[in-house]
Amino acid sequence: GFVIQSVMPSSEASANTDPTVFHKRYLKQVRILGEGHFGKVTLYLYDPANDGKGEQVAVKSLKQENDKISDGWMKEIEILKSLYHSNIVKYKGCCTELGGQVVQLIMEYLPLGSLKDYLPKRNLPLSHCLMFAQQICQGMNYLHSKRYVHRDLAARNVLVENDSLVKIGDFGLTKYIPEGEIYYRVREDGDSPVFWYAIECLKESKFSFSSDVWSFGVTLYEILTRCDRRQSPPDKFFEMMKEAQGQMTVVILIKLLEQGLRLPCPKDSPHEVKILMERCWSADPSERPDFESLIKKFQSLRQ
Ligand SMILES: C=Cc1cc(F)c(CN2CC[C@](CC#N)(n3cc(C(N)=O)c(NC(=O)OC)n3)[C@H](F)C2)cc1O
Repeated sequence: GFVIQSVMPSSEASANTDPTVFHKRYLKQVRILGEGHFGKVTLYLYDPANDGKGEQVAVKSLKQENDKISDGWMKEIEILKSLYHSNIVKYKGCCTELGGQVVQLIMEYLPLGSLKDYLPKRNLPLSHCLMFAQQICQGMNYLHSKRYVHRDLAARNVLVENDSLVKIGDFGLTKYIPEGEIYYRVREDGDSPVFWYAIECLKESKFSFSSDVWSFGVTLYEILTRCDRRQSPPDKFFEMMKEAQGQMTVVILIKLLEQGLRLPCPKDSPHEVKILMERCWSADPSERPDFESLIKKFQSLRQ
């Protein structure tokens, strides 16, 4: 009798069924969404049918390869791939080139952009802002539950899905904190977001779950000022520093933070919110709330 060989699907066939495999030839560039130190995020149309009705995706790629970055780069892809939460941007897949030497990260595209793009255009009431703040805490609480420190929480990295849903959208500086450890020490790179950094990050480059809470406090300040550029953290600190001395340096920023200087809570904010924000900026990291307790606080404030 005949022996029927089972026909193995070709790699092409299996790739087609794997929705996380994106082929370079079907990615059509639309426009650049953002530039970072090491790379950029670009809007593409993924259009395998070539009928212009494909799916819009956000693609993160590195400017140039070198092994230090590409090691961290593969870590960032693995981190996003492992996160499943309604307040965290969705991983969609990867696009590989040159036999896997170049990998691009494919994410869902949120056309409303970040809170920095969105809030100034809408005059949202305080209750709406507190709902967004609570959702950021929910995403961050989930991230911390997996022992990741974000290290770059800011309004520019929070995306708007719709009028009632925001998501943490970028994990470019996220690091894993091993069990039993508290801090992640880094060699600082060029453009660190110093006005979102806790004192211990500025002084000793010590990043922790508590330093993310400090950055959340600055993000809450941004939300309450509706991301008004004239009141942005850099501009506000420069304004407050002008009285103090001429040029601004990290050393002067540290001095002023150690003397208790903090961003001013917008005047129309409830006293409870002012207290919460200032606790996020406690000089002692152990006095800062965790995201679990911040979620509960916002729930009670929004009743
Ligand atoms: C290589 C490193 C690197 C490169 C970068 F460009 C940035 C900065 N970049 C982050 C991603 C960004 C903001 C967020 N969150 N964004 C994502 C979407 C989306 N998924 O839809 C989106 N949408 C949008 O703008 O719609 C109108 N913006 C925006 F691109 C800035 C950070 C980096 O670490």
